[in-house]
This record gives sequence, structure tokens and C-alpha cells, in this order.
Amino acid sequence: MRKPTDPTSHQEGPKDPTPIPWDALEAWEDPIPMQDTKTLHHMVRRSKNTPHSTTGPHTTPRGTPKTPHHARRALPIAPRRNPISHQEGPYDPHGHHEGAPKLPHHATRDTKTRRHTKRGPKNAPHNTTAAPQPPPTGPPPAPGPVTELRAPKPPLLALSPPHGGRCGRTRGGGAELSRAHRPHKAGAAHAAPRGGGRKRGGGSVGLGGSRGRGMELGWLLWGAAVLLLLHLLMELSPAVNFVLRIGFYYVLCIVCSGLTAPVCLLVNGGRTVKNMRIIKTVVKSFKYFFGLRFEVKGLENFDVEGPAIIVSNHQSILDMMGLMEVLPDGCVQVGKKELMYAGTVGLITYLGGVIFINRKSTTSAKMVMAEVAKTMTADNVKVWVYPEGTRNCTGDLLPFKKGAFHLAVQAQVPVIPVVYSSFTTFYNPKKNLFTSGKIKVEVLPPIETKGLTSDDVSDLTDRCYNIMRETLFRLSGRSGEGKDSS
Ligand SMILES: CCCCCCCC/C=C\CCCCCCCC(=O)SCCNC(=O)CCNC(=O)[C@H](O)C(C)(C)COP(=O)(O)OP(=O)(O)OC[C@H]1O[C@@H](n2cnc3c(N)ncnc32)[C@H](O)[C@@H]1OP(=O)(O)O
Ligand SMILES: CCCCCCCCCCCCCCCC(=O)OC[C@@H](O)COP(=O)(O)O
Repeated sequence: MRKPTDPTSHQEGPKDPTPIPWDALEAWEDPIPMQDTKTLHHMVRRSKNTPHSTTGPHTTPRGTPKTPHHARRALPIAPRRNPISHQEGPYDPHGHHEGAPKLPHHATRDTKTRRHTKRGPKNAPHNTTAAPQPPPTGPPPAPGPVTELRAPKPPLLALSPPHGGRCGRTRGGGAELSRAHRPHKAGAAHAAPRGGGRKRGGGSVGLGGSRGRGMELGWLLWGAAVLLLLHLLMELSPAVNFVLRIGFYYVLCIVCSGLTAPVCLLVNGGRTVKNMRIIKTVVKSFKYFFGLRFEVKGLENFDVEGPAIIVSNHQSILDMMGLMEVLPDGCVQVGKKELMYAGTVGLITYLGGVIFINRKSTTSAKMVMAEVAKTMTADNVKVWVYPEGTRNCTGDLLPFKKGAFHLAVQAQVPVIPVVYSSFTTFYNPKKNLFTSGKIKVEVLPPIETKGLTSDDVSDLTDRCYNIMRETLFRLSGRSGEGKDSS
């Protein structure tokens, strides 16, 4: 919080023509202190340390044997204790709870001293306009510094004790510009003056107001010009269009992940599949920014009793929008472990219960999947796997990895194939193509695995591959022969 200047220099009335130190006004409008980030860290730490809270395979407490059990917690279970309810006393988002940082003393002290500035000392005469000055005698003074040549500043401040923040949390307090004089807000000229509610003479906006509005207009014009230029460039150059759109997608993912993570922590307390509902709500809105539409069929095929393994084709990072468009409740995904280190996106995938595997180590990946097979039934969660093991935007399918099908057979749960039509009609990084488009999504009937063993995994994989490939070609409107023409 910036140290406010001496409030007396902001007395009402045009006594002193010298310009008001505008920056000093800022001191009266400091933002509300940010939420105490220490509390947030405290919550995260508490949620990790509570005996019942789930942790991912990579966060087993020190000393735990690195046996397959480390994956035991791979599946998210709603933590049985919510770190927020363990705060001393009720948790107050405005930070007025135990241990919250107090406002610095001088800020409160100033509140008292400033109390007198609104109307001057307590028993001073109630003069709403300055007493007339006696006419100056003797020769006219030589013109002083430039400042004296400037038009005198209009009366500016209806001072009242500071509220310690922009939003005026104390009763009627706070050093604030009378609305009629607030220098930077468009349309403020006609707002009723605040602070004490007494009518102030004259509603005209001071010079500062028009200058502020001019600046605001300038910025608006600049912004419009930049946007127009960008739009023009995007129209003229596919490469610029592609870079800006995919860049915007990355920014959207990073920023929204950073904003959604605290919400997940506050609502669900830590890593749990329940966070997927929140993530899904946010990601489902992304399609509108890119003019993408989804046409979904067969959602009823998700209505199976208990857990299941869902397998789908994987074309690009845009798949997250398609994933969230149809994601059933209580469904976690299998992802490459590198994702966990992708900044805020890694945090949100961790909080959403994503199961991280090391694709480069079949052994460790198998162990994780084996553990998942054991726990998914107990936790009644579905697991979404991309059997191609990587992104593939050719309009065809890569050969399937077998892990998902071993998982289904080991857990004796059905496999539900999901197919997304080819993105190649609107998205092709090699051709710098990224426009709006329609994606057809089809959820196919479940394939039972009851009674199957690991010997049947190869057949199961091939069967699923063929059904999904045929569906992909049908949805993408192409013949089943050969590679995509693109
Ligand atoms: C709020 C705003 C947010 C905005 C941001 C959005 C956030 C969204 C939030 C949240 C959603 C996040 C979503 C993330 C999604 C990420 C997707 C990816 O990362 S895709 C890459 C990782 N996925 C895979 O790799 C596929 C699964 N892979 C497998 O299952 C593989 O099979 C694996 C890794 C286990 C092994 O792969 P191998 O490369 O070794 O090849 P193989 O042929 O499958 O296996 C080799 C041998 O091992 C046996 N084997 C494989 N798995 C086995 C198992 N589990 N048990 C026993 N044997 C197994 C097989 O039978 C095979 O043996 P024989 O050839 O038959 O002799
Ligand atoms: C704050 C610092 C952020 C650091 C940069 C993070 C940028 C991440 C934005 C990613 C947007 C969403 C990603 C969804 C998951 C995904 O689709 O990952 C690709 C993998 O399936 C397969 O990867 P690959 O094997 O390389 O094809």
C-alpha cells in the first residue's frame, strides 16, 4: 500500500493555483490488499498432508516404498477433509481470519488523522466556499514559474477518512474524489458527488476530467487500430492467422488453468475427479472463441453400470475441447507425465485427477496402469485413454497401443470407443490452416471384456481399431481406402 501524502494539501476550494500532485491521489485509491496468498499455500500444504487426502503417484510422502502401491493413489478420491474447514475459525475470503495480514498501523492511524480532513478541524466554521481574498496592492508580480500561468485547478476533493481501498469497505469513509471531479472516469462529470452527501457547488468537470477522457479515447483508438491491423493480417496471411489463433488457444489454456485451479482447491479441496466438472465447464466455452461446433451422437452409450475404459482418437491439443464436450462425470484421463510440468495447465490436470504415465518406460507405465485397474472399480471412475499414444492429425489412425485394452481386461470393464471426425478440413499445422469448423463426435456401443484374458488383448485391440477407423472415415466423409489426400 503506497504511503499516502499529507492529506491537508488536498483542502477543498481553489485557494492554491499550484497543480495538485495527481499521483498523490492514487494513494487514496490503493486496491484492496490481495487475498493472502499464504493462506492458499497453507491450504494446498494442508490438503497434501492430511492423512486422507489423495496424492498423485509423484507425491508419495518421503520414505514410502516405491512399489506399485505408489500408483495406488493414482486415482483421485475426494479428500475426506476439506482444508478450508480446518482453518482456525470461519474462513473469510476477505482475509479477516486468524493470521491474515493486518493493515499496516500507519494506514489505520492515518484513517484517524484523515477523519478531520473532510471538514477540517472539528469546530472550524463550516465554510463551503473560500473567503474572498483582499485585492492585491503594489506593482503586479512578475510572471512566476509556468505553473502560475496555468488555469487554477478546480476544487477537487471531497475528503473523508480513507477507506483503505478502492471499494470503500468502511462506513461512508475513504478519501475519494467527489464524483463530479473524478479525473479519469468517462461519464463521471454528471455523477452525483459522494462523501458526506452534501451538494458541492458546480458540477463542471475540471480540466483533469477532459484530459483523462482524451487519453482514454486515445487508447481506445489505438486498440481499435491494432485489432483492425491484426484482423487484416489474419485475412491476408494464413500463417499469421494460424499463429495468432493457436497462440490464443495456448494463452486461454494457461490463463484459464491459473484461474480455475484456486476454484478447484476452494470447492473440492485438492486432487479429485470432481474437479473435472469445473474444468469441463470452463473448457466447453473455448469453442465459441474459435467458431467450432460439435455434433454429438451416442451419448447414451456412456450409461454403463460402473467403471469403463473410454478410448478415442487424438488429433491435436484442440482435442481438449472435444474431450470436455462429451466427458461423462467421474472420468479421469491417462496423460503423458510431461503434462504435469506444463505450468498452470499441469496444475489443473493434476487437480483434475489425470493419471500420468511415462510413455518412454513401458515397465513403469504398465505398473501404473495395473494399479489403476485395481482401484478404478473401487473408486467407480471411468478412465479415458488415447490409444494412439500421441497426436495424429492425418485424418487416419495410428496403430493402437495395447495398454488401454490390458487395463480393460484386467479390470473386467467394457471399452467404449469415441470417434472425432477429422480436423483436416479446418485444422492443419503443416498448411497453417486453423479456421472455424464442425466436428462430428460419435460414442460407439461398449465392447464387453468380461471373461477375456491378456491373451485376448491383441484381438480386442484390433477389433476396436477397425471399428473406430471405419467410423472415423464415415464421419469425415471419405472412403476407407488409403491415406488422407491432405
Ligand atoms: C481450465 C482450463 C484448462 C485448459 C487446459 C486443458 C486441460 C484439460 C484437463 C484435463 C484433461 C487432460 C487430458 C490429457 C490428455 C493427454 C493425452 C496424452 O498425453 S496421450 C499420450 C499418453 N497416452 C498413451 O500413451 C496411451 C496409453 N499408452 C499405453 O497404454 C501404452 O500401451 C503403454 C504406455 C502402457 C506402453 O506403450 P508401448 O509404447 O510400450 O507399446 P505397447 O504396444 O502398448 O506395449 C508393448 C508391450 O507391452 C504390453 N503391455 C502394454 N501395456 C500393458 C499392461 N498394462 N499390462 C501388461 N502388458 C502390457 C503389450 O501387450 C506389448 O506386448 P506385446 O507386443 O503384446 O508382446
Ligand atoms: C505457465 C507456463 C505454461 C507452460 C506452457 C504450457 C502450455 C500448455 C497448453 C496446452 C493446452 C492443452 C494441452 C492438452 C493435452 C494435450 O493434448 O497434450 C498433447 C498430448 O496429448 C500428446 O502430446 P504429443 O505426444 O507430443 O503429441
